[in-house]
Amino acid sequence: MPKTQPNLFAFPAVDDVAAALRSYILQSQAAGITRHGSFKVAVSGGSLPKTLAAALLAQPSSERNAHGVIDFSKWEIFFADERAVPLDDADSNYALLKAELLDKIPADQGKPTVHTLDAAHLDDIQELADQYEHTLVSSFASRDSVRLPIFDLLLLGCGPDGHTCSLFPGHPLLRETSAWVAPIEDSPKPPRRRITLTMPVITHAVRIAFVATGASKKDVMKQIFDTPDGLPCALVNEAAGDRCSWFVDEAAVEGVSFPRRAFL
Ligand SMILES: O=C1O[C@H](COP(=O)(O)O)[C@@H](O)[C@H](O)[C@H]1O
Repeated sequence: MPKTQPNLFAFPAVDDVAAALRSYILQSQAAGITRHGSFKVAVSGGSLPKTLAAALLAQPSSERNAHGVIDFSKWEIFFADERAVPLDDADSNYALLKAELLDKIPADQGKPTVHTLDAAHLDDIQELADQYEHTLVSSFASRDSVRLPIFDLLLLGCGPDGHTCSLFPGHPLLRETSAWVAPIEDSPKPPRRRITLTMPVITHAVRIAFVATGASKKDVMKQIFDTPDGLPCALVNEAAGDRCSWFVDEAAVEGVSFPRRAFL
């Protein structure tokens, strides 16, 4: 079977990116709830939570989409990566998501279940990763019965160096094949101590949505799409093919030759 290509959806402005992302999330939510009664999603930190909040909080409660409305009561939110810091630290991806989105969810949209890291293990990064892996095991079934957890949707960012989650270019963690969640103690981007979903978990998700906006991303986008050379985001594209969709603004893909798809 020929390999499929990722979907590159480009929009004039960030507001348009958010509107399309909302529609894509609604489709993914409906598919997850049909499959197993809940919506299991993992989210990144960085610039993503802001765009995600614009996508999800803009929904008027009266809106009806072909795929229903956002129902956070069915959501299980995990972190695609997290920094080994207290949950109220300025560097915490959870703290960021809480400030941008979780604290602003209107009561009539339901309350998500949010799986944070276990802050009791901040001193032991391996234990922190193992505990988070146990959290996945409890939600997705035991490691004996499933080889890998299958997220309904991953909402990922792309760093200007092509990293995603806390998987950095050229880092040995890119070759991890056994753990679901791995520790990293030498992240090139501070803070150095983090935990991250591993590549096999990422590439087994039902759907993967990258969100990249702004001109600061255009050089790396050219590399990822036009001259793929092993950057972490390009590896996800290669392994996931058309299960992988990119929601970007025009500024982020200026000069990129890879063909855009129309978002329907
Ligand atoms: O350190 C991180 O960076 C990436 C990319 O962030 P962005 O601000 O360039 O969008 C993010 O996806 C990841 O979750 C975070 O820990």
